[in-house]
Amino acid sequence: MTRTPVNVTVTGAAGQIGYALLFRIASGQLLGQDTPVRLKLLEITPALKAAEGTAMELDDCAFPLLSGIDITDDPNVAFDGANIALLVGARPRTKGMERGDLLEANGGIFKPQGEAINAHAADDIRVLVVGNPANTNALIAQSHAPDVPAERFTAMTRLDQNRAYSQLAKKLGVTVNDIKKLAIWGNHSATQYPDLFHAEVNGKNAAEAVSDQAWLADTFIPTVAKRGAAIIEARGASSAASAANAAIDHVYDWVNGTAEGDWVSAGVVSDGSYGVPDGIISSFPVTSSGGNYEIVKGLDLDEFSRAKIDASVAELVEERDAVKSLGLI
Ligand SMILES: NC(=O)C1=CN([C@@H]2O[C@H](COP(=O)(O)OP(=O)(O)OC[C@H]3O[C@@H](n4cnc5c(N)ncnc54)[C@H](O)[C@@H]3O)[C@@H](O)[C@H]2O)C=CC1
Ligand SMILES: O=C([O-])CC(=O)C(=O)O
Repeated sequence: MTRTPVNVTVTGAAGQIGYALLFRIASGQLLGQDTPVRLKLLEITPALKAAEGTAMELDDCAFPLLSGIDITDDPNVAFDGANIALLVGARPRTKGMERGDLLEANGGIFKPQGEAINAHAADDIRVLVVGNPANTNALIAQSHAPDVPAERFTAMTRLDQNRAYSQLAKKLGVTVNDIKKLAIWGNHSATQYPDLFHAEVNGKNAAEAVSDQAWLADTFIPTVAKRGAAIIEARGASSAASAANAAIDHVYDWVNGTAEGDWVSAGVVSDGSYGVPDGIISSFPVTSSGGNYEIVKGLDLDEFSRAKIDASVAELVEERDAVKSLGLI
């Protein structure tokens, strides 16, 4: 192996997504089979021992592409020289916690991480925020990293996209390989908008192929948007392997580019496209080439799509205003 290892920082490394994610990164699925990686694991102090246990298992896999593992509870060490950062660790909502409390608790995590990224990460740093509320946590981190181009901070809506692919494939009796351009708009929350009007099934418009507006509005959209809650209900824990899988998809496509004639979903900093306020981190249909995600421009939005996107963006604006009033951005 002649290439210099890519430094991949993972926060929340001892959590359930971390456990599903790290082995796939180390096996080469994040960046490709010709790219060695060095893992840098960040955890809170009480979870360091568990992270060490995971690192022992990583050693025991003898992955040819894994060039080393560092474990720390100091963000300044974890992000030192980071080329890719997966911000998974976050404060979950617990009983009696108000929305403001949750945003404040996460501000306490994502503000110092943004600052540490700003001070110590490599010049080509690319950040994916998975920890919820993902879009707003990404905004907090980004706003504390003024020296990093804003577009290097993204939030994960790829799991929502993948969920939408499966639901549509089942409905039409096709496979996910037959579907293209099915993207999520807005927030990674129950207000998100999975868009069938611009999606294609075997080259035909997906909404027309479905030809059932009631299913689209009353079954498809809520099933995708509330899938996270349905998994928690069924499994007794939130999505972990599928979330890790989506994080792999997001970063792989960011670095290696999206397929010609297709697009994917990612929460990216808005440039004002489609009336989404500048600076908000919202999901859009995006393409990637040369290591940059770019918003797909010029799509026509009918009244139904417009209203759905506006509702989700309004929620993002509310979250932004809340963290602003808490002094977190
Ligand atoms: N965007 C998306 O599509 C999805 C997002 N999520 C979110 O991902 C996050 C992680 O989920 P799980 O792994 O299941 O949770 P988990 O609770 O199993 O693990 C979280 C880990 O983060 C660590 N952590 C907490 N604060 C930290 C800090 N300041 N620095 C470093 N590590 C810290 C904890 O010690 C814990 O080990 C949650 O916020 C969850 O809601 C989950 C599924 C999908
Ligand atoms: O709903 C949750 O708590 C976890 C999540 O973000 C998802 O599964 O989409």
